[in-house]
Amino acid sequence: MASIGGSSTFIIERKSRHVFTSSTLSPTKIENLAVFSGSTSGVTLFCNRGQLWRFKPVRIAADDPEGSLQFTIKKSKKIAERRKLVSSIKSNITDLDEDEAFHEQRDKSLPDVDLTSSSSISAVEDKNGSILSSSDVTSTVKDISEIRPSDEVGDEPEVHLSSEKASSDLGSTKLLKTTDSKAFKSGVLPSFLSSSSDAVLLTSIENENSTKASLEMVGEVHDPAVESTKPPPLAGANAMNIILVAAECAPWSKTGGLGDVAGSLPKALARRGHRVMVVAPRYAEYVEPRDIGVRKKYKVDGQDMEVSYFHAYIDGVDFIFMDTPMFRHMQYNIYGGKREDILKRMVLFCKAAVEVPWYVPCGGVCYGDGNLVFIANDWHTALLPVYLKANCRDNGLMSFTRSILVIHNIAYQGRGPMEDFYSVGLPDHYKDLFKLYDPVGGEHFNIFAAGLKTADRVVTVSHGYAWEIRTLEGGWGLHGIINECDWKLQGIVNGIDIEEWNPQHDVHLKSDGYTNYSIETLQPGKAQCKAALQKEVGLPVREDVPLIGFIGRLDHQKGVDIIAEAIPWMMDQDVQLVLLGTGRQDLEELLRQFEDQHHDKVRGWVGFSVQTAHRITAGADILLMPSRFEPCGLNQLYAMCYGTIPVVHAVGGLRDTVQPFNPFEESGFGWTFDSADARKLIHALGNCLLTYCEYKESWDGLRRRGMMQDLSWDNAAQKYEEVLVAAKYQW
Ligand SMILES: Nc1ncnc2c1ncn2[C@@H]1O[C@H](COP(=O)(O)OP(=O)(O)O[C@H]2O[C@H](CO)[C@@H](O)[C@H](O)[C@H]2O)[C@@H](O)[C@H]1O
Repeated sequence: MASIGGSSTFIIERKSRHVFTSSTLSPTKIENLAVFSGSTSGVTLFCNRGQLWRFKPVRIAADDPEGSLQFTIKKSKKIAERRKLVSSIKSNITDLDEDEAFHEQRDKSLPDVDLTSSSSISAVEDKNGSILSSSDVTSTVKDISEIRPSDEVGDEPEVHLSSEKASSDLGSTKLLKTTDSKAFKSGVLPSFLSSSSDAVLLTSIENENSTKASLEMVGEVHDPAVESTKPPPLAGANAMNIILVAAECAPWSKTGGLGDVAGSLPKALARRGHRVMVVAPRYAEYVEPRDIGVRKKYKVDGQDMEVSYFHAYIDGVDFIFMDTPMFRHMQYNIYGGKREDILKRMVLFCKAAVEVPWYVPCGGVCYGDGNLVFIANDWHTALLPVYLKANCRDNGLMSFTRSILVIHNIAYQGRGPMEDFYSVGLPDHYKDLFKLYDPVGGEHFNIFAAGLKTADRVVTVSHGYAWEIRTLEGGWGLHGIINECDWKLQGIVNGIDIEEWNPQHDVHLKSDGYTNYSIETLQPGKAQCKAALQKEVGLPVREDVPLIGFIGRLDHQKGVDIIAEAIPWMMDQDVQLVLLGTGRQDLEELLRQFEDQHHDKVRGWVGFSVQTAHRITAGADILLMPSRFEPCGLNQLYAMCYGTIPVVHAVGGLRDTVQPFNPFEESGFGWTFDSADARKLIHALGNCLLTYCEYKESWDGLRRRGMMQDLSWDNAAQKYEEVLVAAKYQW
């Protein structure tokens, strides 16, 4: 990190828009700002808050404010000219299809561009100085078929899944537009870790997308005309570097809601102006990410394990996939295997993830560790805050980096015998952090407990759940710790990815008789989807019969056994029922039984199929969610967006998001029942069916109100930002 001293005056430029002299910035401020530095031609570059800064000594007297001002004005003019030039280069990059033409243009343009621009330009150069070409390709990613593990590390007996198997998706595909690219040739150590101040700052860059990302990072892609009207980033001065770390990330890997969140929250944070990265394991050979050539070794249980990194830049987010033999071929069994094995996977994942901002360049530039916050998710990554503290902060490293731990489901905790402590590779004095006693597990090793205590802030995915986990019943043994952490705990209701889950554009509704629809075309659109669903699953095609859907992991949490108790009553009604799920074998068997016994009315689809989930959400009239507990729940949110009425157990996030129907005020979005009990479910569902059959206008109102809500991630992202800011200024 460069120091400031002597009589020199420094110019720091960001986005070529703001020019500061060192006299306006104190050394400490600059220390805090400059998180990554490299030096070329005597000019030092800093990366901070997603921006590349130029930091250059100039020959003017520090005590001559007028001279300094003149210089600044002159410099600003030069910068404006330079920006125009870069903007013209950018439009040329877009316009020119042929590499050759691209090269010609570069040859013409580069000599006039000084470092601020050339740092951008170098973002399209490979090691030999030639510019990399790229062409857009549309790649197809197969749906992931996978399940929860049968053997989560030390879960509570009730939620411990006995035996689950992977089942394949039924041929659904998802299109992801991406950019083909040449891979990074090699990774470089960030120069602040290397001894040479002249370390090469920007090496080869992988693709046009990354190029644009890099150009955006240094603030040079803006058309001046557009720029004057373009509002500043929503995050404003709070813009940060954010790294979300999760064991699954849709669409590449998903067993449930965590995958959805990891795939979509980061995009919303990026839209607010943060520089955002997701780090997830590379369970299979994904199409978009490219090997960036960085290799690192970490010790896990006494053994050296090598990891490498794959990168894709999509929708403003750097997706980093960590590759190591332990993750390979686990896509259908992410949390599977022996307790010791999953523990090793998560130890390696978290140890390495902490250092990603040092070693893994995205768009050519590492994130660095200042102005940085990690978002860890569930017990699988709860070791990350602990490693951040033990391996870094205790040693004077990453002092400005913060960690947030998000609780998606506290029932899974990473429990094991105390001996497991010796597998996580921490100093002995960390042992107590993991020690927990409860009547179920006795004294045991608990990863979630350690993560909750160590994280700077804790978020859970609804207000209702934030309350529930403080109680004996809802805390699953961790309520004591949660109550101690009360001051740093906040509930933020999940959003949904409105590009992925939008009846107007849903790619899964474009074939097999389904259709896209909006609030304007709700009536015919939904009727067509319902008919297509009935046809696809082989039920009688009837418009008048209420079609009830259920989608979810088959375990104790989701209450499929409560549906089983209600089945005799349901089968006495004129209804159809389509269930989709995978998980516990006995519950899968239950689904098959429903179908066998009531073949004219029920279909039980055992398997994991994103496409079928979308189609049920669109084609069903009613979505049933009798979850015993539900931290947030995404399916009810998707349902409301698709004009499908939720009937839910009023618990956790379901209570937060499904306001009960009030026939007198014509308000609300669905039906709720207040305990996980078949009789209560029958009562709520009975009222719902009555409204469906007898009160068409009310039904229509319910559907429309649901569809008109803003359930996007944007609101939630703003709230996350508040938490990140609070963490940043917390010591
Ligand atoms: N068989 C199948 N085929 C295809 N898709 C399937 C499927 N089974 C489930 N899904 C999909 O998986 C997701 C499940 O979302 P939930 O919120 O219900 O998840 P889950 O309980 O796993 O997550 C936890 O984390 C999330 C995110 O925070 C919380 O909302 C939730 O309450 C908490 O339990 C949905 O996208 C759903 O469509």
